[in-house]
This record gives sequence, structure tokens and C-alpha cells, in this order.
Amino acid sequence: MTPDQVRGRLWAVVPAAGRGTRFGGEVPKQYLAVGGEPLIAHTLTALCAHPKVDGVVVVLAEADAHWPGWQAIAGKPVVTCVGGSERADSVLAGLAALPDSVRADDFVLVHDAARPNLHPADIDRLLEYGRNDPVGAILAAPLRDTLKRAGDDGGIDGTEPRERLWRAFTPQLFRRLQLSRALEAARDAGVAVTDEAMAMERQGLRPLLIEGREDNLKVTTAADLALLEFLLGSR
Ligand SMILES: Nc1ccn([C@@H]2O[C@H](COP(=O)(O)OP(=O)(O)OP(=O)(O)O)[C@@H](O)[C@H]2O)c(=O)n1
Ligand SMILES: C[C@](O)(CO)[C@H](O)COP(=O)(O)O
Repeated sequence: MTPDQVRGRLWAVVPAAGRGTRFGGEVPKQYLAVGGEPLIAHTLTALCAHPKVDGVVVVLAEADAHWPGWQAIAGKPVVTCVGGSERADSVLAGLAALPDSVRADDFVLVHDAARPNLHPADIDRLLEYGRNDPVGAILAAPLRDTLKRAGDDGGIDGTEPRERLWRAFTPQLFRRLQLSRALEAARDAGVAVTDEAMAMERQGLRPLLIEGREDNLKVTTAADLALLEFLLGSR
């Protein structure tokens, strides 16, 4: 199925081209079995099962031998493309691989493959507020712990003020062309952006923070897997 053979205007781009170096192991973390299926299957199902999502572009590593080859999930088309060395490069590739039905000023959801515990109510809230914003929005949660600055010797160098500090999650919701241009500008400036909102902020824009569930876990290290299994098992 080529991108032009599919229709719909709210698509998701799912960066899934990472190697999972912090997690370790031979199998990239997005393909580890959780609840009897690959971690990425939970992520893609969470997106594709949402009635407002029309399809997903999954961004894979070059020659990804783990990808099961899905062409549809929950009745929604799944298109793949190859990502890049950094997450931002992969997101750019995913934006370019969207079908022509997704217009330049249409919103696109960008969601980490490594965040499978995504709830529909969070997608609802992000879309409700983000699509009415001139820039876009991200799911996030306010910091609830005290922040310490670590010294080289393992001791505390100081305490950081945490008022008005939030943890950024995904999905992040931005317009296709505006996001592509912001990511390209960051790349061309040699600036490594860690999320889509950072690229937009560099353009002087102020995306909305939409408070989402604290359990929107990004699986990063092996310790996260047990928590994910608990979270998915309790849904
Ligand atoms: N070049 C990259 C790097 C990351 N990702 C994706 O971006 C998401 C968040 O990245 P992260 O959790 O850092 O995954 P990895 O890069 O695989 O982890 P690590 O940094 O430990 O290698 C993941 O779904 C990952 O697959 C990607 O598509 N392309
Ligand atoms: C995009 C992100 O999930 C927002 O918190 C995060 O920046 C990804 O970071 P990573 O180091 O690429 O996992």
C-alpha cells in the first residue's frame, strides 16, 4: 500500500528507529514482548484504535529485521519509512512519508514507539485543546519531586527550583509543514532537539502544555519493563 493509496487527515508519526542502547540487549526495546506481543504493537494499537486517528507512519531503522510487516492495525493503514541517526531525523523522515491526504496545515501527532501506555482520554484532550491552538500542544505533567543538581563526586551541588517545570511526553501535536520546517531549521543550525516542541520553541513559538497521565511511561531502561507490564495489565 503506497502512501497515496490511503486517505485521512489526522495521522500519527511514530519514531521507532532507535537502538535502545540504554536498555541494552540484542533486541531493540520496541520489539520486546510485553503482555504477549511486541511493545510497539501496544503503541500502534493505542493510536490506531482512536476514532480520530486515520493512520500511522512508523519510522524504522535501516534494514529493521524485527518489524512484523503490519500494513494495517485496528483497520487503520500503517505505512513505514526509514529513519535517521537522531530521533529528530526520524521524525522528519516520517513527516515526509505521510500520504498526500495530509495537507501542509493539517495537524500530525508525533508519538514515541517507546511510550505504549497511551490512553484515549489523553489523545482526546490533546486534540481538543491542541487543534484549537495556533501552534499546537504536547502532553506533559508538572514535576512533583524536588530536583537536585549532582556533583562529580556523587554529592548534591544544589537544589533546582521546580516551579513551572514540566516533564514533556508524547504525543506532540503540530502542523505538518510548520513542524517539518522547524525541525529542518534546528538540523541546519546543528541544534539537537530532544522533542518536537523544542524545534517549535526555537522558532519563537509557545506550544500548549496539556496535562496528561503520569503513567505515560517511556520505556528507556530494563527497569521500566516491569512497570510497563504492570500498567498494561491493569488497564
Ligand atoms: N534515531 C532515532 C532515535 C530514537 N528514535 C525513537 O524515538 C523514541 C524515543 O527515543 P529513545 O527512548 O531514546 O529510544 P532509543 O534511541 O532507542 O534509546 P537509546 O537512546 O537508549 O538508544 C523511540 O521510540 C525510538 O525508537 C528514532 O525513531 N530514531
Ligand atoms: C520526545 C520525548 O519522549 C519527550 O520526553 C523525549 O525527549 C525522548 O527522549 P529520548 O532520549 O530520545 O528517549
